[in-house]
Amino acid sequence: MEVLNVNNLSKVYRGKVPYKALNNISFSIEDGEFVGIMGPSGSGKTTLLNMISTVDKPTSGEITINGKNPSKLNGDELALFRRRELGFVFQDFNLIDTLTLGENIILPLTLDGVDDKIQINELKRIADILGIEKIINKRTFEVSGGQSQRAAIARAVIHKPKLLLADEPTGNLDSKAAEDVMELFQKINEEEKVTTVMVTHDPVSASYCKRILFIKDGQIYNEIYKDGTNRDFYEDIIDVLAMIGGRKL
Ligand SMILES: Nc1ncnc2c1ncn2[C@@H]1O[C@H](COP(=O)(O)OP(=O)(O)OP(=O)(O)O)[C@@H](O)[C@H]1O
Repeated sequence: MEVLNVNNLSKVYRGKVPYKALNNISFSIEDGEFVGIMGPSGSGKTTLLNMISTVDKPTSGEITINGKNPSKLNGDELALFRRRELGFVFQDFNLIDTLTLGENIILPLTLDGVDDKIQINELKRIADILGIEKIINKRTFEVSGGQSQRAAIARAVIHKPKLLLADEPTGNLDSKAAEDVMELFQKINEEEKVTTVMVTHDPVSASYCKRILFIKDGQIYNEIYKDGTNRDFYEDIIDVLAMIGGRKL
């Protein structure tokens, strides 16, 4: 089944000089996929993620998530849709410093009025899966970046979203912490079957995905599927990045 469909999507930023950041992009993502989005700086990756995450609206074309077109929902419906069907992981974790990690993790359930006992059970379940039982009573300043990102992943998936969206989730981590975090994304994808779309500049992080879409100048430049080890996929990714060129990758 298709979880995400992007059909002829274009985005023009209005300004003194209008800028077409996305130019007729089409692709779809099936249930259970783990897709990376890569491309040179300024190629339109964040713009695409903002359209998918319903933060911003397309200029033309359509996006459907789980069969629904978010741009047809009104404000309240959209808020519910985002809270129930989507999960977000950001580069800078976006955790609330005054809450414990556990309180941060259950926030989506608290906001949704879920019964306290269920919240506690779900927190135990997800903390166990992600191996963060020992830190759920700590606050952000007491843990490392990698541990914060683990908690942010737990928060993003505790409500079992249809689609998990991640924007440079390893961008603020050293390479060891980045690999640990990517192993968790892989685990969540494989064991919890969470469909995941991740924007990244980092070819090592990208090698954990099953498919990579490469974007250049607002258009799909290429796509590759993993058909071997992460190491083999890493080599394939490097090859495409070398062909794309462009500014900073
Ligand atoms: N709000 C905006 N108004 C005008 N132009 C914008 C706006 N947001 C982005 N752009 C332009 O659209 C293009 C695509 O930007 P976008 O942020 O999607 O690229 P990106 O691939 O995510 O880049 P990076 O890897 O550097 O984050 C860029 O040329 C950018 O300058």
